[in-house]
Amino acid sequence: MPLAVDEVKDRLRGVAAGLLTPFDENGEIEHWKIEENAQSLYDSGLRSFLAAANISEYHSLTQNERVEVTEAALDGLPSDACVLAGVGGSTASAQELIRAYDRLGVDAHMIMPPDHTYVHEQGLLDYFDDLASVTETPFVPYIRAFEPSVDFLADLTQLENVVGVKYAIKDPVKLGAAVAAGSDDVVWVNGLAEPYAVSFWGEGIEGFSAGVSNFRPEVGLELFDALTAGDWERARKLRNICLPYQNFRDRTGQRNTLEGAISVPAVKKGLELAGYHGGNVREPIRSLSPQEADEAEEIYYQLDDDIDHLVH
Ligand SMILES: N[C@@H](CC=O)C(=O)O
Repeated sequence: MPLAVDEVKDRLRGVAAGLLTPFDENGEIEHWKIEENAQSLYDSGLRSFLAAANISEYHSLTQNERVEVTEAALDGLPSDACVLAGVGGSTASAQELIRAYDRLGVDAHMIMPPDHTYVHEQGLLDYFDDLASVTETPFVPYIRAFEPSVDFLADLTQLENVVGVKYAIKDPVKLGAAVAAGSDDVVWVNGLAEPYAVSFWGEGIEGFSAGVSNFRPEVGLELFDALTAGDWERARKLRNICLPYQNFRDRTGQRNTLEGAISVPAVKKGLELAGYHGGNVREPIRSLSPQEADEAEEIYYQLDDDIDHLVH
């Protein structure tokens, strides 16, 4: 039974882990690993989970695979966990995915950023309306990789199904303006993970999606507690220990100029080092090179030490 709207909002006021998709050496999905990762992350205290999300390699999954990875996440989690599933593409495909997720019993749909070359803000609002016409399940639109206006963001918060906005634009001023202009009834979630947790909090963010906390959840949970308590000094210290690994994720990798190219395999490496399942990636992402894997390990063990000093 999906969570009620108020419960979904409550879970958004926390740390949301992305459930990565572990692929075997042939690129096949190992569903049991998603289930086990979800169980272990829940046991560590996390209560919000993003299935078939950006970081789950949403764009490399077929429509059926999106449904199957979401089902694996739900299978691994008790009913008080909040599972948000990624939805995107054409109106018809997105509606089909929403219906399939609803049959599984997801708690909310995370509407992926538009992947069109040309987008009209009013057209995007129409798109959300059309998607809402096939479901009563709450929506959390994911705002990333495009630069919408404050007016658009405010209008978005007025849509009936929208209970939260996942904001992943590196612009805290726009965030503050949008929070002030939008409905008081939605929960703003930081989609840029720990590095932005402190600055975005000051602008009205109430929860954040995990970066390092995808594989070391204790650091995100402590950071969330520090933010909630207004203990800015501790929050900054916790944020700071996440930065080396997060900065590593931002890198281009070898023979490539696009930033963040190693982000997903870096998180998968972190999962493995922390005792969770990582697995391979699918194209167009590439695995870490042996040197990058060594570097990830070095940065991870520094993080591990920092967590020992600060958290335990
Ligand atoms: N926080 C995630 C993205 C959103 O889910 C990340 O760090 O990549």
